[in-house]
Amino acid sequence: MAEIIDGNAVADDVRQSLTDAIETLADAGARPGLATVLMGDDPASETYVNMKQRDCEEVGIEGTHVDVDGDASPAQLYDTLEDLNTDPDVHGYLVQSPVPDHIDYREVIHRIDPAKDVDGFHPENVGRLVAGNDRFRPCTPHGVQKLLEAYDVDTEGKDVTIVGRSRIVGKPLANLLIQKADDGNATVTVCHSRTENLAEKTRSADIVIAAVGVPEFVDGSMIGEGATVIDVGINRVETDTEKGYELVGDVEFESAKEKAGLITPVPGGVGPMTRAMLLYNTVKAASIQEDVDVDLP
Ligand SMILES: NC(=O)C1=CN([C@@H]2O[C@H](COP(=O)(O)OP(=O)(O)OC[C@H]3O[C@@H](n4cnc5c(N)ncnc54)[C@H](OP(=O)(O)O)[C@@H]3O)[C@@H](O)[C@H]2O)C=CC1
Ligand SMILES: Nc1nc(=O)c2c([nH]1)NC[C@@H]1CN(c3ccc(C(=O)N[C@@H](CCC(=O)O)C(=O)O)cc3)C=[N+]21
Repeated sequence: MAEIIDGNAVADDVRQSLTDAIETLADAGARPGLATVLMGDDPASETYVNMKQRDCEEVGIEGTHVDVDGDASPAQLYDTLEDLNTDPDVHGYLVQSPVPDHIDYREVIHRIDPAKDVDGFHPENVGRLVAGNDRFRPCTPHGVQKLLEAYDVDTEGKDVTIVGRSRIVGKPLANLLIQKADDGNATVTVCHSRTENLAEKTRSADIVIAAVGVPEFVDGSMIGEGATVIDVGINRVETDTEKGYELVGDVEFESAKEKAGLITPVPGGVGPMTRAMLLYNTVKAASIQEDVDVDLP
C-alpha cells in the first residue's frame, strides 16, 4: 500500500521559501508582478486563474488579471500582449489555454516576450530547455521534479515511463528528466496514442508519470510493485453533487495505490505544484529584469 504524496504541503514549502526571495526583491525596491490573461469564459480556466491570483496575494506578488472578450479578434488579443510586454511592472504573464477556436495559440505564444514567458512555452525557452540551458522550466514538469525531490525519489539511472507527449507536459518533462543533472539522469520512455504494448512499458518502470487526459487511464495492473506513480491528469467528470463535477486523475487511484510505493492523489498532487512553480518563475523573471540576485528553492 502506497504512501500518498502531499502536493499541497510541498507547494506550501515552495511558497514559503519564495517569500525570502520576494523580501530580497522588496529590499531592492522591486515587487514581482504576474499577469494572467483569460480569453473567453471557460469555467475551469476561470477557477485556475482565480487560484493563481490568490496564490500571488499570499506570497506578495502583484497579481493582475486581464479578461479578453471571447469574440475579440486576434489583433485585439495581440494588443493586450504588447501592452504586457512593455509594462515594466509585469515581470511575467501567461495566456490561459485553451483559447477560442479562432485564435492560434502557437501564434499567441510567439508574441509573448520570452523574458516574461513564465509558462516556458515560447520557442526560445523551449529551445533553451532542450539545449540544457533553461531559463523558465514549464510549471507542471518542474513541479513534478520538485515533488520527486521532496520525497527523495532519485531519478538518476531510473527507468521513467511517461504516458503523454504534449508540448506542455510530456515532452518538456522527458527533456528535463534526461538532462545530465542531479534532478535528471533518468532513462525515459515516452508513450502516446500510437504506442504498442504500453502496459509493458509502464509496468517495468520505476517511475510512471501519467499525462494522458483520459480519466483513470493507468490502472494497478499497469504498475510495477513499489513504483512511484505521478498523476498529472485533471479531468472534470460530471456528477450529481452540488458542484456538478468531480476531479479525476489519469490514474485509477484505488487499484494503483495497492501496487505503488508512492503515489500522487488528484486533487492535491501535481496541480498545486504547477501553481507554485508559476510563482517561482515569476520571482525568477523579476530577479532577472530587476537585476537583483535572489536564492531560489
Ligand atoms: N496538474 C496540472 O497542473 C496539469 C494537468 N494537466 C492535465 O494533464 C492531462 C494531460 O494534459 P496535456 O498533456 O495537456 O494533454 P494533451 O491532450 O495535449 O496530450 C495527451 C497525450 O496523451 C496521449 N494519449 C491520449 N490518449 C491516449 C491513449 N489512449 N493511449 C496512449 N496515449 C494517449 C496523446 O497521444 P498523441 O500525442 O498520440 O495524441 C498525447 O500525447 C490532462 O488531464 C490535463 O488536464 C495539464 C496541464 C497541467
Ligand atoms: N497557459 C496555461 N498555463 C497553465 O499552466 C495551464 C493552462 N494554460 N491551462 C490549463 C492547465 C491546467 N493547469 C492547472 C493548474 C492548477 C491546477 C490545480 O491547482 N489543481 C488543484 C485543484 C483545482 C480545483 O479544485 O479545481 C489540485 O489538483 O489539487 C490544475 C490544473 C494549468 N494549466
